[in-house]
Amino acid sequence: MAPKQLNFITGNKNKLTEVQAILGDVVDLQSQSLDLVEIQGTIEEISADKCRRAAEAIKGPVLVEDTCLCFGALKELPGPYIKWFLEALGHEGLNNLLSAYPDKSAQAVCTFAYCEGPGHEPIIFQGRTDGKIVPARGPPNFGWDPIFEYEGKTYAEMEKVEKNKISHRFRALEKLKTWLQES
Ligand SMILES: O=c1nc[nH]c2c1ncn2[C@H]1C[C@H](O)[C@@H](COP(=O)(O)OP(=O)(O)OP(=O)(O)O)O1
Ligand SMILES: [Mg+2]
Repeated sequence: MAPKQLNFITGNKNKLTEVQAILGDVVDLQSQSLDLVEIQGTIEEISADKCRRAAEAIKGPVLVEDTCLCFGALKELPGPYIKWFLEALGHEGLNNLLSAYPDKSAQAVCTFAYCEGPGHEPIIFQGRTDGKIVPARGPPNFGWDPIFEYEGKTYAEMEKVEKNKISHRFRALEKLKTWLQES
């Protein structure tokens, strides 16, 4: 059964701001900040595992999200490890990773997992947006936004409302909303 309230567990304030903006008043959104252990594995395995850990920590229903940035030339890496690549290499270093390849394509992937509580199987909602990796443009407010270009603009150059209409996160939340409305 779909819940009336969602408790979004994240340590990332920018994610929370976007989720609040996109879900608006369709959902009663609560949030708690927890730094959850993230395993290695497929995108879906990582999100499902993160969700189980959050449900156990909170002892109740939770929503979590994991974001990946997949480079076409690098066979989808860094993928779920983008956080550590970004921290270590920065925007310029991420661009340099692709300097040996003509293919600069990248896909932003957002995977939400919802679980009713400890012992329950997580349900997955995923959204993807295709773009390319470019030298940084726009304010460096959120992660790799300045180097991910979609239709001529980097995420960082877009107004928030604009990003929230085409982003990987928006597309995943559309699926979550449909599920909430249908069940
Ligand atoms: O729309 C986005 N635009 C630009 N950068 C983004 C976006 N969404 C996540 N990011 C960054 C944050 C982190 O460096 C990595 C994902 O890692 P990820 O584990 O999902 O995020 P996190 O650890 O910051 O928060 P959480 O506590 O929800 O796991 O990509
Ligand atoms: Mg994380």
